[in-house]
Amino acid sequence: MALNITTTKTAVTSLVKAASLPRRAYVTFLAGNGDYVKGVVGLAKGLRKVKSKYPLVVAILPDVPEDHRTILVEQGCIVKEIEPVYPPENQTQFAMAYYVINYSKLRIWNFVEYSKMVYLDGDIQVFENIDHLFDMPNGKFYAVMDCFCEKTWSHTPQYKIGYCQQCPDKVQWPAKLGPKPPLYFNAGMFVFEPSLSVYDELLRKLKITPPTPFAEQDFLNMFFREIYKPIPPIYNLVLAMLWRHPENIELEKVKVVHYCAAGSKPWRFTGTEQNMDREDIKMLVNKWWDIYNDESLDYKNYVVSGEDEAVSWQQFLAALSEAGVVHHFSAPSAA
Ligand SMILES: O=c1ccn([C@@H]2O[C@H](COP(=O)(O)OP(=O)(O)O)[C@@H](O)[C@H]2O)c(=O)[nH]1
Ligand SMILES: OC[C@H]1O[C@H](O[C@@H]2[C@@H](O)[C@H](O)[C@@H](O)[C@H](O)[C@@H]2O)[C@H](O)[C@@H](O)[C@H]1O
Ligand SMILES: [Mn+2]
Repeated sequence: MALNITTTKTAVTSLVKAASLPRRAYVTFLAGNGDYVKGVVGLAKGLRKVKSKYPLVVAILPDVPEDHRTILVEQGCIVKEIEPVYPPENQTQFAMAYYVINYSKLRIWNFVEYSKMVYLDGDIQVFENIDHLFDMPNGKFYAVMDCFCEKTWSHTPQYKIGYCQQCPDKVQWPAKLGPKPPLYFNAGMFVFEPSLSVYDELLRKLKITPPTPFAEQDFLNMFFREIYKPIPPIYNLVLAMLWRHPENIELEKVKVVHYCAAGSKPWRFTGTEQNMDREDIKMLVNKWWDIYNDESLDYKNYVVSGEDEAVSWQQFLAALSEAGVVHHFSAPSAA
């Protein structure tokens, strides 16, 4: 049987890659039949553009329509349907009414076929490769600190006294309010290790935890408080930081942008809401559209560039024998 060397090499390349890489993946969450699917397509294309080594898993609720699922598969995503997770019955006023569906994000701890995952909201874009985040030490929960200065925080004591963890010395936390709030992360991006025991503990604790305005974000902050480790804001630029704490941001160094400010979702951007007429916001929205509209980044058009194909002859032979292909190749000629 004449081995078609090119086809075999490509097949073996993926064998070697699959065999040699620990099971890692990016994961996002998609609910509903609305336009967030555009956010996820943009994210899939952005990760491709920065040549990420790892796939994008999309955890979808049952209400995601078939045509949206097809779009995601055609963009090279691994689509996994999950069941919704609801918080206990509550009278809570969520900061945004739809936040109640975000508790379903907790299902990703059940994805134990992966050893480590980076969660990214569907309204996030990755503009520079962040694969190195997977190599951070295990046993911690890595995420970027949030900001308390937007109106969405007006229900909190920190907002009422003008305290924010982004500038803890500007307004001191008064002793009469008790201990300073622990560091609090934005749950739009985090590095975690799927685990059945943690998953069971999350769902068990959720059942006895009264919901709060920031829904699963508050809950995750409570749950992972002991092992939370802040990482720099370049890994999750919460847009409000640009007008609330510009001194903490060097925009040219930002690798990940989170379009979470009111009116900033690129796929429905009108530029009419507060702060949406800023030059930096318009530039970041255009950067998102440049990727979304770039057909060369569509999975069907994407050609893995040469150097990515490089697999050493030894790896090639080892993978062939691992794949059970008996071979009698002479060593390649030096020429
Ligand atoms: O109708 C919706 C609302 C939210 N989401 C998902 O839930 C995440 C969290 O919601 P959102 O990003 O709107 O919250 P924000 O970060 O803006 O507070 C989104 O990024 C999506 O991945 C979704 O798929 N459909
Ligand atoms: O369900 C609660 C959500 O809470 C967070 O969004 C908030 C938070 O970032 C605030 O600090 C901002 O002021 C606000 O605009 C923004 O929407 C997460 O991004 C999102 O993934 C999700 O967990
Ligand atoms: Mn978001």
